[in-house]
Amino acid sequence: MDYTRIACDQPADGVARITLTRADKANAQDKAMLYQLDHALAAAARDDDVRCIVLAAEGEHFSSGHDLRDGSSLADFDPVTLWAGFEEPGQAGQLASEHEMYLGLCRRWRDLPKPVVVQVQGKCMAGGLMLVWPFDIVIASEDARFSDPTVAFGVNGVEYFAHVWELGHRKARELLFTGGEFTAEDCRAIGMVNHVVPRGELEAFTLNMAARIARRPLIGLRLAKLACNQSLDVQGYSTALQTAMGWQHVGHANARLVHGMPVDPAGADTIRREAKEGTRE
Ligand SMILES: C/C=C/C(=O)SCCNC(=O)CCNC(=O)[C@H](O)C(C)(C)COP(=O)(O)OP(=O)(O)OC[C@H]1O[C@@H](n2cnc3c(N)ncnc32)[C@H](O)[C@@H]1OP(=O)(O)O
Repeated sequence: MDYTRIACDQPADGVARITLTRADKANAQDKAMLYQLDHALAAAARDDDVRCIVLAAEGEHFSSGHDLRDGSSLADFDPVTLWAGFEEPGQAGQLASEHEMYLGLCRRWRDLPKPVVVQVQGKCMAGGLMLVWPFDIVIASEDARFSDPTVAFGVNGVEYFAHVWELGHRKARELLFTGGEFTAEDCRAIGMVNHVVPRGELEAFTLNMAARIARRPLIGLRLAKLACNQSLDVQGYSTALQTAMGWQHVGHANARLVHGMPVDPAGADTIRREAKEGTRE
């Protein structure tokens, strides 16, 4: 696969790094980016010399979420799930598409049999959280800002609805209801972020941790990751996310009925304005 949205390197022994390279679009995630990322993650998972993976992003912002101008067709990409019917009318096609490219990809990434460390700077908005929460360790720079403002679109939140698990239910409600931003330090204090470092130290700190992890035996890392994931699953993590995806599509279907499109069109302006103002009480 030719990579146009990501770059890959091996900055330390046993470490594969994947970097989002769409800084000119605030690393908005179009389908090309998602499937290139999936391809690179799968390659790193299969590479016997890799024991830890780093996900990074070039530019000012980690990711502004889904690309709101993506005109590409899912038919041009290889599905990772058995869902089909992406072009079906009504809500069916959109449900199939989003089950495939959001929930399906994120579940696959969460199950990667190697640790993934994510480094986050600047804005990490809505779909941006999809590139953080399925993974294992999060290092944020002091300027990182996390938000899910998508209630403005008339939906419950981003498709990978891990908010309650990641933030605790009170702070999850606050993030969703206000559409505001949580700082890196806010997120560290509630356990969503492992470490907060100055922007200039983000890359080195992340790499140092990844290299440290990569010196440990892969079988132990793999089993520890499985045990962590399954500890969440027995508490209902995966089922809760699946259920929330259903509510998300009630929101999309409602917007279709009310506005003739799958989201409230006023939402995009609200989100952009509030993000620039940095809304936070
Ligand atoms: C369930 C839904 C889930 C979702 O994820 S929906 C997406 C939610 N996210 C948004 O709505 C983000 C909207 N974008 C913004 O608020 C701002 O951007 C930022 C705060 C992220 C960055 O602001 P600044 O640093 O001033 O950059 P800039 O000039 O606004 O953006 C740079 C270029 O990036 C494009 N861009 C930014 N975000 C997106 C996006 N999400 N989808 C498509 N394009 C995006 C812009 O348009 C522009 O491009 P050009 O220079 O060609 O005008």
